[in-house]
Amino acid sequence: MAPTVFDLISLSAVSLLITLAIFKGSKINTPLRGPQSPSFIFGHYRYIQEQNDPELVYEKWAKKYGPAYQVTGPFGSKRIVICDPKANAHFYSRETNGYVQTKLAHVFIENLFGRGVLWAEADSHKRQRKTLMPAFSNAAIRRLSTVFYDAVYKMKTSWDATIDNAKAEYAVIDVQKWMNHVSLDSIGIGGFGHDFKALENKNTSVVEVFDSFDDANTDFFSRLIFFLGPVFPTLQNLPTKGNRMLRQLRETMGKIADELLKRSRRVSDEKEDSVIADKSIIGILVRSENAGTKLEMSSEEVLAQMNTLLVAGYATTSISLTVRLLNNYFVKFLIQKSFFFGGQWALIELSRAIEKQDKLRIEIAGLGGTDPTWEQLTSGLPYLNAVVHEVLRLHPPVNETTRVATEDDIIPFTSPIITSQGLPTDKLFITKGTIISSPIGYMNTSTTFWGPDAREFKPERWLEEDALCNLRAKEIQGHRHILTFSDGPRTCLGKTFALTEFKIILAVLIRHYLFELLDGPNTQIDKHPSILPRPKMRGYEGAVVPLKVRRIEGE
Ligand code: HEM
Repeated sequence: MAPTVFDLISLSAVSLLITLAIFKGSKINTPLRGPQSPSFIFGHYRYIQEQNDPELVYEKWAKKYGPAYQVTGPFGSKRIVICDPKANAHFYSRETNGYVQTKLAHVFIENLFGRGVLWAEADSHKRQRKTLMPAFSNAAIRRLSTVFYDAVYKMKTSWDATIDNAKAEYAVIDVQKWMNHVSLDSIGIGGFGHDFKALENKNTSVVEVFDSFDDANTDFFSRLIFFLGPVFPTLQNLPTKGNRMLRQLRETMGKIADELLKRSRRVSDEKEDSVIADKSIIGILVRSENAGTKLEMSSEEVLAQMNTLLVAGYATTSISLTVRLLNNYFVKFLIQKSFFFGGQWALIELSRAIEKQDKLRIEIAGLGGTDPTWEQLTSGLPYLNAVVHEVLRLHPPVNETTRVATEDDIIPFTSPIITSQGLPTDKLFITKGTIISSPIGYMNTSTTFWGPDAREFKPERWLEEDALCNLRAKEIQGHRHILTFSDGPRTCLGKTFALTEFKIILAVLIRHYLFELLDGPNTQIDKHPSILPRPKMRGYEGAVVPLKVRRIEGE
């Protein structure tokens, strides 16, 4: 006899009760399998850092141990990696309440940036986000698109002069440096109505500090001190290069934020320049500061948001500033240079695949020799959209989210997990205090979800909606089934800002220039050991990405 609905409900209820009785009663995590720790001191931390392609390691582990497994951190600490769409959706939906920044990460963010949105959890986070939200609305970003066009055309003027001076068909240009500077000027003007003039090679202190990160060929000890300094402030007195940079960065950020805040308040009070106040992110912040009751932010919070956005903005088209805990001891602060990170990866990928670069150029030329309008950027250029999403899928600047559980929880899974005792289960019992990691890079590039060509740069996959429907990737929640912008209550606030800037800069550059790798498609790209491992051309000093840049005839 076929089971009735009542039978099925009863069975599910009984199995849930058993699960609760087994795991909740005993107050232990579901015991999981996982790789042997290669070192008591470092756990898997160093091993993962040393891999050229950490995503492959996660893929190997997921294949061997299933969708949840345990890895070790320094001194025997543990964290659980969840590689299942349903489990990730559950995890992200409980961000800021059920799962929060670890204590060390929290202290680190507070000491470096203050009590802004990235620091806040639960109700305070909700309130700060609600206040910031209007500054990142589609309408607000649409108004900022002229800022991005101005920045990229300023860059174009310099590039044209460089090509003219080269007296050759092309010039060799370090696109990494230029992407940094275009990002800084964009966030400066779009965020605060402040022109850093990085594109004019003005060496303001903020440019110097950020540029110095790329030269920071610091040793392991120095980096360790750098990352732990904000948590154990006495370490910041040690005379390491990282510490000097950190001090300089904090002073510079504080001064700029202070100055900008004063200026914007003056502008706002006197209504001298409503454009700055209305358009820029700081304008919204100042308004919220003066707002009185409901959405009021303290001055301290306003400064903290500015610090956060400033770093993020330079560091990218934004702030993609995250903290990831590699276990209870190791906080790694990632100043994510998201846009330029994405921007330079876009140019590298398109230089490796000239036919895809041409395809993009043809689409842009179809606009009839003009730059894309807002409508075209948002829905009229499918291949541009596909290239941008493919770059963000393959090269997420933040490749992992790590949080600690604030209470006991049961994480549901789509695929079964086999516990270390050999028992199958589709739920993971988590006790308060457990560290959980969402491996963004793995979820974005695993063959399990994206098919056999998962690791190839193939923008076309975004044009074949039907093909995507047949893949498990469609189960992944998050912007277009990738976790690059995270998900849930802490999902990236600057996503539209970042996508708009990314598309504008790429569209203008591809319309006017042809990009090629110095030694053809097989040019080797290595990792540069900076704050974040970043691409660099093999054989060159530092994090440089020199490309051959040729002008497109008639443009
Ligand atoms: C390609 C570009 C970007 C990527 C990939 C990116 C990615 C992310 C990710 C993964 C997070 C979550 C961080 C965490 O959980 O620790 C985040 C948060 C955030 N991002 Fe971005 N981001 C980008 C650009 C931007 C830009 C341009 C802005 C602003 C101008 C921005 C503003 C923020 C803010 C304010 C948060 C904190 C949100 C919160 O805590 O509620 N991001 N971003």
